[in-house]
Amino acid sequence: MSVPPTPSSKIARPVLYTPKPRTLSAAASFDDVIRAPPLSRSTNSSVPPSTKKYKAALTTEARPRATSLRPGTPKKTSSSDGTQSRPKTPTTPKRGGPSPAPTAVSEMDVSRIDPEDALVDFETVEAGDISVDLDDLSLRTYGEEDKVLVSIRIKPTDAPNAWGATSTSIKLDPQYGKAPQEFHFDEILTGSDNKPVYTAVARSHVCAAMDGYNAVIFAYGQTASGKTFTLSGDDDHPGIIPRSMKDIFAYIKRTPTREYLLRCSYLEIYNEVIHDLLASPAMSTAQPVQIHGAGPDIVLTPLREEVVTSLKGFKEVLERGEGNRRTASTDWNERSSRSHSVFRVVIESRERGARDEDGGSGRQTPGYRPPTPGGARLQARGGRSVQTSVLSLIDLAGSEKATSDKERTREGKYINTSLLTLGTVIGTLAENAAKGRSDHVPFRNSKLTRMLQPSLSGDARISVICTINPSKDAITESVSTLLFAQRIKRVQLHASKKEVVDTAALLERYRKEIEELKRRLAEREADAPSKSRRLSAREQLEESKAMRDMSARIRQLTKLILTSQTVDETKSDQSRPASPSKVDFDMTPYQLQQELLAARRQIDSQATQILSLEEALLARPVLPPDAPESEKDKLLTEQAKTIRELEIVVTGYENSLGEPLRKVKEDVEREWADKLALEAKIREEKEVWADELVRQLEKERRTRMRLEEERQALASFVKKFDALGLGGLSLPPTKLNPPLPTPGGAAAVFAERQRNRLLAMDPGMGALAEAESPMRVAVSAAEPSLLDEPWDALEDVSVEMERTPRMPSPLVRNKENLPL
Ligand SMILES: Nc1ncnc2c1ncn2[C@@H]1O[C@H](COP(=O)(O)OP(=O)(O)OP(=O)(O)O)[C@@H](O)[C@H]1O
Repeated sequence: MSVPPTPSSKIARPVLYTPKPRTLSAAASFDDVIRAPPLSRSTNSSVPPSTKKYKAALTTEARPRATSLRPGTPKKTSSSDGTQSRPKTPTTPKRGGPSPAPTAVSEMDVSRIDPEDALVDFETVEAGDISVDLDDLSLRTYGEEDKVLVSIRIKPTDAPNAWGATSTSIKLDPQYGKAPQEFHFDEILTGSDNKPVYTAVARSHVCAAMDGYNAVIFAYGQTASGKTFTLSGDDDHPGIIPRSMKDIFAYIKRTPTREYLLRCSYLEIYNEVIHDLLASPAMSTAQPVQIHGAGPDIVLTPLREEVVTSLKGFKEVLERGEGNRRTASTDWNERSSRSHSVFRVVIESRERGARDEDGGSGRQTPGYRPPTPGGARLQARGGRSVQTSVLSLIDLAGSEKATSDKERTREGKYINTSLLTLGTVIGTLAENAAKGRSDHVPFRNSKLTRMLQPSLSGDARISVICTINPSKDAITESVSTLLFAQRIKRVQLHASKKEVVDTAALLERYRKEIEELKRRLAEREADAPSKSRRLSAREQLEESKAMRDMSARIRQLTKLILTSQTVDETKSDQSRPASPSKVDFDMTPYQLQQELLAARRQIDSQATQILSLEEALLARPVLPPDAPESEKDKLLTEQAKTIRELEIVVTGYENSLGEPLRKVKEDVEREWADKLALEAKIREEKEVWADELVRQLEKERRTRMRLEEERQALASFVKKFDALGLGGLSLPPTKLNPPLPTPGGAAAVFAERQRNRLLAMDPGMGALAEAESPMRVAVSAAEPSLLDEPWDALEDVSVEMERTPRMPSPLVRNKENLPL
């Protein structure tokens, strides 16, 4: 099985790995493993250590090192009334500080071994490593759904249960308030048994991962609701992770046609920094894991990967990682996960058979091979492709309320923020899926979502288990969890298998097949004349059909070879035209004729194809809504570049034109500001004056109306008075008894009185008034009295009168020159 190392491999491989033959006796039975101490995490010193140890013998993965005692799962302290007492909050175990976890470097680090030596197949899987109940149903059902599998797990509680549930629905008991609605999910699970939980929510996804699909299983929920219990479990109830490992080996055992390379990594996201839980704490702190790449091609480096070949190997890796995890006692959970943890298994597989062809290990390039980050370690060979998939098992940190502890508060802030981002990302994905939109999804807002981007974008089969605490004190948190679960259910998936093909080997295989077919065809053609005499008409038809099929297959293979050559040549030299078709002159005329016909048909169909492609190209949107993330990222990068260029242009414009123009504008504005103010002031004054004018006119109109009424009353009175001939009476005037009109009428009396007043002021004025007054009064029949004239015919002098009250009124005099 082992191949002598070449000189180059000696240089490249610092630590030579020599696989040890494994015997059944050395294997750990599943019970041994399951009964082993829990996948314990760093805990506070108050937790009593477990005395249990693994009974399993060391496998190749188990390094010779001192096995430290692992603490067991602490039990909650309960008070006499059954309520959980809140233990004092200890500090988070510091990385690099004393840790019970072993930190020795594993020899199974994938960068140190030759993957060809660590292949697992149905022959090498040990009986104790497999689950017995992996059935055909689990193997078949995983591929049928393009939706996220969403399940709810209700933690058992002694307190009154606020929720009523069936196997697929859950509803808040009306006596505890009004929940938004009844929620429906794929599975609602209760109780403490982890086996049915695994079967319902995880098994099909583990099988999908083994068959080449990326698969993600994650637990989401409020703190202390049972996420870690569901994923890791405890001594008596092994969780999804240990059970998955058993199914992986069971799957391999059931698949004799393939061989597998299994490698795991384990990381945590703590306060938005990614730590490699398999590296030494010092190394992990000094060199946090970085996320590289975009869209579906995300690579995490530096991230240690360990190759495993047995269940014991998995357990060892898990144990080491768990030992480095950050947990702490909080107000709600004695051993709360303070980080999101991701356990990843990369599964590479290819068809078996390489050993036979290569006469041994199947190794093409023995020894160490520099790995492509994130790429396959196995080599495709002999035309067989390598399938690579990743199974990610994620234990999210629990969302939580504020706590009194400062350190916990800081952690809680990061935890809640990243969970919020996860919720937003899932909400947007669900909206996009529901409404056929392609809105921007903020994957980059947290490490967790960035890392999950390829999976959440639909690249993986996803199963989410949301854990809730059914107590009435946690209704708000439970509703929030259920709403999250409901959103993620709407996310659309379109996972597909990914394969790496060894093109050269494939072409070689095609060539061999063509040779073989040609040989058989030639034999049949040579026999044809003699055969046709012996065979019945029907047999002749069948014979001819078989020969046609052979020719068709030869054509198909030739086309495949030509296509791949064309692709290769195009790749190596973009400007070179495609290689012309090669004609094999060893062919019989019949075959050549067939080839010619096929070639014509191909040319016709290609012409049609070119036309339709050209049309599609013209009609194509800039970026289709279902474009892969890589395309979107590419477009974003291009647009960012364009924006940068535009910014440069804008800056140049700003410097050379924008600034001077702005200065001119400011000067002009300043100059015109005073003028504008003055104009505005004048306009304002005019408006005030106009208002005043309107007011005065109105006043004058009212005065004139009153005067007109008085005038008319006076005129009728005077007429009546004159008609009575009472003007001659001379009674002493009083207010009640006004002076009677003198001979000549009241007008004469009035003129007399006016004259007397002027004379009293200035003796000369009486004559002047009589001589120069412009007043004209008409009292004769031909010249009607002013009192008889219609008011409208008079000139409007009211404003003038108002403004210059001291000016003499424009009175009109009669013939006697008496003012009225
Ligand atoms: N279904 C269950 N049956 C029995 N015990 C359970 C169940 N779910 C949880 N528990 C117990 O409840 C406690 C808290 O569970 P766990 O640590 O799994 O919560 P968590 O959601 O992971 O919390 P955190 O987010 O704080 O890490 C543990 O002691 C666990 O054993």
